[in-house]
Order: sequence, then structure tokens, then C-alpha cells
Amino acid sequence: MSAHHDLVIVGSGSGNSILGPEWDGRSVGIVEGGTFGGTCLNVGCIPTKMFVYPAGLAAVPAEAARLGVDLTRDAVHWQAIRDRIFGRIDAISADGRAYRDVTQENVTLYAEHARLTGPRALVTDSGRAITTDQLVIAAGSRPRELPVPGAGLPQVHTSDTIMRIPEAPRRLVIVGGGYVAAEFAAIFGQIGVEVTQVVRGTALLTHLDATVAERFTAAARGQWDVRLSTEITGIAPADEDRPGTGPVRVGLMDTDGNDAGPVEADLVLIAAGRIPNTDRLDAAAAGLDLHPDGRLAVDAYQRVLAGGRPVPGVWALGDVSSEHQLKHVANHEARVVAHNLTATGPLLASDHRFVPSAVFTHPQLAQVGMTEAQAREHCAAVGEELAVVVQDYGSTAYGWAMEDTTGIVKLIAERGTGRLLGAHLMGHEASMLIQPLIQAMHTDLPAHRMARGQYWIHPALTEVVENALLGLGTGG
Ligand SMILES: Cc1cc2nc3c(=O)[nH]c(=O)nc-3n(C[C@H](O)[C@H](O)[C@H](O)COP(=O)(O)OP(=O)(O)OC[C@H]3O[C@@H](n4cnc5c(N)ncnc54)[C@H](O)[C@@H]3O)c2cc1C
Ligand SMILES: NC(=O)c1ccc[n+]([C@@H]2O[C@H](COP(=O)([O-])OP(=O)(O)OC[C@H]3O[C@@H](n4cnc5c(N)ncnc54)[C@H](O)[C@@H]3O)[C@@H](O)[C@H]2O)c1
Repeated sequence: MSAHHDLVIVGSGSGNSILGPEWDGRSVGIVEGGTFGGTCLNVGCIPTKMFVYPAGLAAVPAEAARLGVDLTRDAVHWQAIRDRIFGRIDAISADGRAYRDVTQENVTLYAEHARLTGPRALVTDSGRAITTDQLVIAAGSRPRELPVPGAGLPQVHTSDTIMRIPEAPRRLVIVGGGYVAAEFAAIFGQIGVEVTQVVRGTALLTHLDATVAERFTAAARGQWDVRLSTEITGIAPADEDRPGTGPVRVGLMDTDGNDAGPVEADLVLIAAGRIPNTDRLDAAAAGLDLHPDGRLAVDAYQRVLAGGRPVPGVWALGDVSSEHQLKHVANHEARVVAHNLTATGPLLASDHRFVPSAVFTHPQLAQVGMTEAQAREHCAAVGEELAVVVQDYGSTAYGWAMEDTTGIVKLIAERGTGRLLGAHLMGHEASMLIQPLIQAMHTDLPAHRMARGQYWIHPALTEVVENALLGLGTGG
């Protein structure tokens, strides 16, 4: 059985969003081997943040007590939280699938895994051969597996499975020090689970600016058990009568190889990064270029490369090719690909200059642009003086209202020009507070003009951003 299409898209995450009305009446194939809608909708951004919100509510009594308000937390109903989340998400996934599969007559959904047999040719697991004029590879990434004994036990989860567990564990070991580990440690910690986070590095979130990584590590240590410079050696059932359902013993060693004693838990979450799905797609065998980490190589227009040159009619976007494993980047690249697929004039290039991200922990983290270390190198290279400020939330009226002790806005700029190079926030609603700074960087608005060229509402928390901008003491 074989078919030919005008366009085939592998992956229904951000890949699904490239189909606009310009494709109506043209033959399109969507190949999706997993759940329709991809990672963000089903097992990523959306369900995690839907857990973050109620987990934050569960932590309110502890916060309120500091401000003279006594609240009590009666119970956290894991099943009710879980079912609300997936009741909404599963329906969105099913509706999205039905729209493509049933409603749109020009679209064929191949609900199975496929691999490349050539640059614009695929075969599905059931043997259906597909060729296409244009191919969009939006095949995403998957959790990295850790090659330790016991990693296959049913008590061991990844972000793909942990959110659907029947009940919250009493004790959870989380392996990894990145985004996924931090967010789940915060969620489970806030709802009362005893969390132990095992991290081989010397701090959490070490790819962030060092001030934020250091301060967040300290904040996390006040909320759950963080074992730095530690690795897991294996996972084994602790109760021989219940090997697949009872507690497990997680072996630990420090990074010098010394035994760091086992820790017992009911479940383990492995959050050791995500690898691009190019291997299961046979991308290398099809002659496509890969980066050392397995990502597809693309040019600025999202064209897939082979031998360093764009392959005609083959495009990629999102986690399968991007160094930023973020949904807003995948969506941006999808918009670029959507334009370029039917472009009659110049192609659009992706803009990866100021990619922001946020970690939805407690406190929240948000960042855009260079770290201080990167900015120091940049300023040395361009002959500019570096300006850095760390402004406490607690230095503003709203910070007093919150009795905030940990929130910061760290800004980095060129002193002479006032050009913002980086912004690194930790604290209440950091993911929202950062947005005007992202806008300033995109529009090249100098720090001082941003501070003094507009009103800032008093006494809103945004005053901490205004004060940080003034504190840079830049020209421009
Ligand atoms: C727990 C978690 C939380 C996250 N939170 C955030 C967040 O808050 N903010 C943020 O910006 N990002 C977040 N991310 C990252 C974000 O989810 C991803 O960057 C984004 O979903 C990538 O989209 P994509 O379209 O590239 O890939 P995906 O959405 O993964 O889509 C790829 C699809 O391709 C299918 N597929 C793969 N190979 C094949 C094949 N050979 N044949 C057929 N089908 C195939 C897969 O089944 C999948 O459905 C989070 C990720 C995780 C895991
Ligand atoms: N809020 C958000 O935007 C958000 C939330 C979750 C995930 N994400 C995206 O998903 C991606 C994946 O998240 P992640 O947390 O899995 O990856 P990550 O790259 O953020 O962190 C991976 C962690 O695993 C550790 N690790 C890697 N290999 C290991 C090994 N063999 N043994 C022990 N530890 C090991 C690393 O040292 C690091 O601490 C992120 O890079 C991020 O882009 C974004």
C-alpha cells in the first residue's frame, strides 16, 4: 500500500499548527505514532502547569502564617486534581485528532510510527509507504533513559507517566537537576510528598545565570531534600513480597565514587533530559545531517540539511532540531515553516536572538538573554563596560506587602549604550514580570529610556523592574 501527498508532517505537536487555509483542498498526511497533540498538550507544559497551580494553593497556609493569617490545609485530593487536568486535556487531544482525521477530507492521519526511507519518503510500522512533495519533520524528543539497574521497575517513572499515577506517593526520589526535576519537586513537595532530589552537579539548574542557580538551590533546600554531587547506582525493590508495587531502595554514590547510602521511596522520577527522536526516524540512514546530540541540522529557514546543504522540500521544527526544547520556540519555528512552505518571495528566518524561558517552581524563575558570565565575554569582545544589578523584590512596596525575602531581578547591560543583554528573575510571577524586558530586548529599548520613558504603576510589583533598570546606571 502506498500514497503520495503534497505535504506530510511527522508529529502532531507544533507540527499540527502549520496547516492553514492555504492547504485546504491539497493532499496532506499527518503521521503521529503517539498521542495526538504531542508533548506540550499531553505530557508537558500544559498538564505540569495545571498541577503547579493547585500545588501552589496547597502551600498557601504555610505562606499566610508568616503574614498573620492562620489557614489550615485539610486535604489534597490527588485523584480530583489529576482527573480535572486530564478530563480537559484528553478531550482537546481527541477533538484535535477527530478534526484532522474525520472532518478534514484532504487530510489523512497515519496513527502509527514511521521512519524515513529517503529524504521525502517514509514507511509506517504497518508497512504503508508514503512519499511527499514536501516533508515537515516535527518529531519532538523523549525522556532520556538512565542505564542503571532497576530503571525498568514499574515504580520508576518519567514525565510521560508520573502525572497519571493512581495516588500521590508518600516518598518520591527525583533524579536530575533541570527544568522537569525542579518543577515536579516543587509540585510534589507542595502537596506534602517527601521529595529527595538527586543531582550530579553542584547546584540545581546550572545552565541558568549563576546567581539564580545558587539562590534557587538554597530556596529548594529549604523545601525538600536536595542531594548535590550525587548519582544513583541502581533501584531495587525494598519489599521482596511486593517487588513491583512496594517501596524501592535507591542506591546513591557521591561523584567521587563513595557510597552515599540508599534512600527509600515509593516512586522514582527520572528527569535526566530529553533526546531528539531522530534515531527512531532513521534520519541518519536517510542521509540527513545530525548534530552530535542527535538533533537534525537545519539552516535559519528551518530547511533540513544533508551534506551541509538544504534538502529541497524538507523542513524541521521544534525539539527534533532546536537547541531550545521549549514550546514557544517550536511554535515560532512552526510559523516560519508554515510561511516558507508556500512562500513565493523571500523565505522567513527564525529569530532565536532572545529566547526566554520560565521554570514554574516556588519561587518561579524566568530568564532571557545572556548570563553574567556570557555578558562578561561579550563586553570584553565589543569593548563595552558591563553593568549588572541585583534588585530585591523586598526593596519595593509590593515586596514589603508580601514580606518577600528571596525575590530578585538581576539585569545585565552594556553600561555605555544601555542595551539590555540579559534578565534573570526569581520570585513571585517572575514569568510575567519578565515580559516587558523581553519586549525591550526585541525592540532595542535602552534600559534608562525603558525606566524613565513611561509610567510604572505604584505600588505594583513591576516597580522592582523599574528600580533595577535605574540601578544599572547606564547611559543610552
Ligand atoms: C514535563 C515537561 C514540561 C514542559 N514544560 C514546558 C513549559 O512550561 N514551557 C515550554 O515552553 N516548554 C515546556 N516543555 C517543552 C515542550 O513540551 C516541548 O519543547 C514541545 O512540546 C516540543 O514540541 P514539538 O512539536 O517539537 O514536539 P512534540 O510535541 O513532542 O511532538 C512530536 C510528536 O511526534 C511524534 N513522533 C515522533 N517520532 C515519530 C515517528 N517516527 N513517527 C510518527 N510520529 C512520531 C510523537 O509521538 C509526538 O507526538 C516541557 C516538556 C516537558 C517534558
Ligand atoms: N518550564 C519550562 O519551560 C520547561 C519545563 C520542563 C521541561 N522543559 C524543557 O524540557 C527540557 C528537558 O527537561 P529536563 O529537566 O529533562 O532536562 P534538562 O536538560 O533541563 O536537565 C537534565 C538534568 O539531568 C541531568 N542528567 C543528564 N544525564 C544524566 C545522567 N546520566 N545521570 C544523572 N543526571 C543526568 C543533567 O545534569 C540535568 O541536571 C528542558 O531542557 C526544557 O527545555 C521546559
